[in-house]
Amino acid sequence: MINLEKIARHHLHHQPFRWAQVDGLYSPQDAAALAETYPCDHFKVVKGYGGEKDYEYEARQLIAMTTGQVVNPQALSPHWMALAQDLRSSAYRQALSALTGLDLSVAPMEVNLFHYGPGANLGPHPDLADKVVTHILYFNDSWNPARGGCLQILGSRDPDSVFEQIPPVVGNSAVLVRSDTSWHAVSRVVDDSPVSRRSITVTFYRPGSTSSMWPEGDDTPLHDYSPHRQGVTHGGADWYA
Ligand SMILES: O=C(O)CCC(=O)C(=O)O
Ligand SMILES: [Fe+2]
Repeated sequence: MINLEKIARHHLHHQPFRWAQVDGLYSPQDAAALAETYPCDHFKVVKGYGGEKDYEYEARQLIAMTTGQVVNPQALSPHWMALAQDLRSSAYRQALSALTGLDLSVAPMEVNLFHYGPGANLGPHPDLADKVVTHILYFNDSWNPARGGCLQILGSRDPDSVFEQIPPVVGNSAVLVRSDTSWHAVSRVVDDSPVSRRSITVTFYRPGSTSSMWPEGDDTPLHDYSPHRQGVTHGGADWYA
């Protein structure tokens, strides 16, 4: 499903921190099927205000950090199952290791899916210190950057220090190597956006880390994603940074 060769051979930028934009990850047929069957099951609202970051979006587990297994596979299309199996493979870890120069072969990892509805955003943050590398993959069949919802590579914590903008279009992806200066943000999705901004994040952690997004014993009820849903069920608070 994923063109791993393309990831492994891609150039890594070193300014303003270590990152890459890798596009063309799938064949046109696979890209269309992934966009068409993007999951809408088993989501929770994650919402927060103030502090270092603002955020508001809906999240679903795809691969659990504790077990390494695909979560709720019965609800996934064959294309999404194939993508999940690729992400669980050692070949995928090898490709990202080649790109970043970091050994990710045994790093704890989790994969989560996100819908960013109208008004959703993510303020400037460098990512929590227990993260090593994040690979963010996008799934909108088309996207007008004027509608917000772009990943912004920032030169500093200043939201105006935009170095590069990455639109959330299927096949496109971003690799971020976490450091104290790996500042990035997601611009606010416009209020009248007719579609959600769709992404997954693959996160590799330092040894011994736990998932702050899906803490042990979290019993937040899950629901199907609806673009018109008001945030009634709020998940954990300060799990990212
Ligand atoms: O969705 C994106 O483009 C970025 C997400 C992100 O920065 C994060 O989840 O920490
Ligand atoms: Fe982040």
